[in-house]
Amino acid sequence: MTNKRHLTRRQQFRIDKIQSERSERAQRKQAKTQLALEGGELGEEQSGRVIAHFGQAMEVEAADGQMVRCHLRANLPPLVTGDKVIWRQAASGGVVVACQRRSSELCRPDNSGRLRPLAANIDQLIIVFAPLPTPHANLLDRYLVAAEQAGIAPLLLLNKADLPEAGMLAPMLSLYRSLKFPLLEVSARAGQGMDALQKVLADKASVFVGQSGVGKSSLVNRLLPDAGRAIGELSGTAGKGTHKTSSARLFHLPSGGDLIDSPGIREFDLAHVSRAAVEAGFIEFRERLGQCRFRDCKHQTEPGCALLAALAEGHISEQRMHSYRQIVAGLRA
Ligand SMILES: Nc1nc2c(ncn2[C@@H]2O[C@H](COP(=O)(O)OP(=O)(O)OP(=O)(O)O)[C@@H](O)[C@H]2O)c(=O)[nH]1
Ligand SMILES: [Zn+2]
Repeated sequence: MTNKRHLTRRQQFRIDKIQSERSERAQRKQAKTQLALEGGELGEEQSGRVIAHFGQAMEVEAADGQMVRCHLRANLPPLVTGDKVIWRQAASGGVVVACQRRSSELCRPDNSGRLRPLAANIDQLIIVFAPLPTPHANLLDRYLVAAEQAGIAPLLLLNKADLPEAGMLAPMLSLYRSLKFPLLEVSARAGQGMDALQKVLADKASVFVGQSGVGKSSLVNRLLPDAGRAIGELSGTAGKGTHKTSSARLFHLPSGGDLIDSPGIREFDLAHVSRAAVEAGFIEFRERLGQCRFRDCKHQTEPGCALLAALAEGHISEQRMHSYRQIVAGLRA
């Protein structure tokens, strides 16, 4: 028995030794590869912003405006467009050595349902809608909840104000105005209201979201006449060009401010959220939450419900209550 245990211990010792040698060899190899990648010597630490990314490689804009193709130091988590980073010059390109805390993130679940960030440090979510295709108030409310959840200020943007059907949206506009959401009316086609839009975009990083066909591309093209050219340049620097369409890119607007844009971001939708987050996203509910008779009130038919009382008194609109119920009914949790 004793013998056997001794043997086992000795065997274990040998196994441990082999494993530790293997792991040391792997670490040395990784350090060597990293050093080779970085070209040995690294320059001073500098601040920068991720303008676009392609897996482990990214385009970083340095403080002086120069664009540097960087790769990510091995121990860092993946970065996204909009990230504020510290990078160092290497023999060829640069190395991102640290990432600053994000002030906000737009996330979307991946195929396995895990939330993945699409872009970071966004100040403003511009929710575009139009008279045609007919807007679904429910969709606007979903975006407003998503903005609230991400801690990003929303701006409602009615495009195609040139269409005669725009008049029919007056009740909807007045509802959102009464809730104190900022709202602008523009026409990308007629160029109407573009000055006011440029003003709210200045000094901020914004993202356009909204239903297909509302005119997001038209708006972006008007604000950024040479965006197509910039995207062309991006695929050139990406080398392989395989990631060029999926990754978001940060554009500097000639009129001031930044726009983070990609087809994926434009179709951004409400990710997995809790009922509490949805409730918090309906700003007119806020002061009434916690005032229902039952703590777990679902605000459906319960007696003593503060939201139902506010609905009856006209302080909460039927349409918003309907939206709320639809959103909550669609939650997976
Ligand atoms: N009348 C009018 N039509 C517009 C305006 N802006 C865009 N459109 C038209 O609306 C249609 C859709 O515009 P897009 O810019 O492709 O819309 P989008 O939101 O980018 O659509 P997706 O790419 O499908 O997400 C096009 O036929 C545009 O010409 C506008 O201000 N007024
Ligand atoms: Zn209630």
